[in-house]
Amino acid sequence: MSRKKAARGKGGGAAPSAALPPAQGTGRAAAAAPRGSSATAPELPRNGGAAAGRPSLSSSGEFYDLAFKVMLVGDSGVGKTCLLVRFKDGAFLAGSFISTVGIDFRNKVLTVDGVKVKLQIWDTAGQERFRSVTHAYYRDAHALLLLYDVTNKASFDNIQAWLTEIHEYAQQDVVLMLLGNKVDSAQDRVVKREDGEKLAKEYGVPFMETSAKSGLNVELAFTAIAKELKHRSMKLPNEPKFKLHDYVKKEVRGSGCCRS
Ligand SMILES: Nc1nc2c(ncn2[C@@H]2O[C@H](COP(=O)(O)OP(=O)(O)OP(=O)(O)O)[C@@H](O)[C@H]2O)c(=O)[nH]1
Repeated sequence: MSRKKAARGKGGGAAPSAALPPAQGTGRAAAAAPRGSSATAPELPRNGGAAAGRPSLSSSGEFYDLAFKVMLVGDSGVGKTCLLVRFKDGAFLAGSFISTVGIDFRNKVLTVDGVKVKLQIWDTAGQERFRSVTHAYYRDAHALLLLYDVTNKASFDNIQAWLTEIHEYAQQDVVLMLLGNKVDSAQDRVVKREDGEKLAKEYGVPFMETSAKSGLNVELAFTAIAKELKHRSMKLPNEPKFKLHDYVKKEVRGSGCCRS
């Protein structure tokens, strides 16, 4: 994504829906609509396509066995776009902050236990005014990464409201993970690790701290989600049960210090 936002499907091989006007789903804005407000992509089956039994070809030319939709949600500025760019391109978007307009997605294929898993990752706008746009996308999500910023207490306090929203709009079986981002900013930290852990425990959600800037635990978080989704959809009889809660314990601990 260019210094970001609203470049819908850029790098993600967005497949425009035939029902949409030509400007939509192509990375360009329709004249009358806010950029990125209605990105479209192929619908993915609830089981990730496990029943198909043969690989599919992604728009970037990579074969994959399973495909899942993952959404990044959380307050504006917590680092959703940066986390996606770090995971997809291994880079960090430094510089002035430009808020996402609407919604955008990018694809990445991971190999999980020998199975090619395509994650179609949706980056949503955290700003309140785009909520009605993003609500429409929850329904098809297989997994949600819910972010707060460890240097912004309000973003942590709002997690409860996000969970209520998720409960209302997402499927009951959605895989959910809580991420405390920007852990590299040790001197500015105002949300203690223990507070994140406590909240996650309260809601029975796996938890990690990440840094899109340094890359800390970013790959691990997405891999954990991919493993969980793959495991759920394939349910191989002799495969040991994958436990997402245990897997996140592989997390590398960042700074635990606090400004306040
Ligand atoms: N230090 C540090 N800064 C970060 C990190 N992740 C993001 N940022 C910065 O935080 C600001 C917001 O990041 P974004 O990724 O644009 O936030 P967002 O959640 O996508 O925001 P919206 O699009 O408004 O919902 C930018 O200035 C980033 O450079 C991180 O891990 N560490």
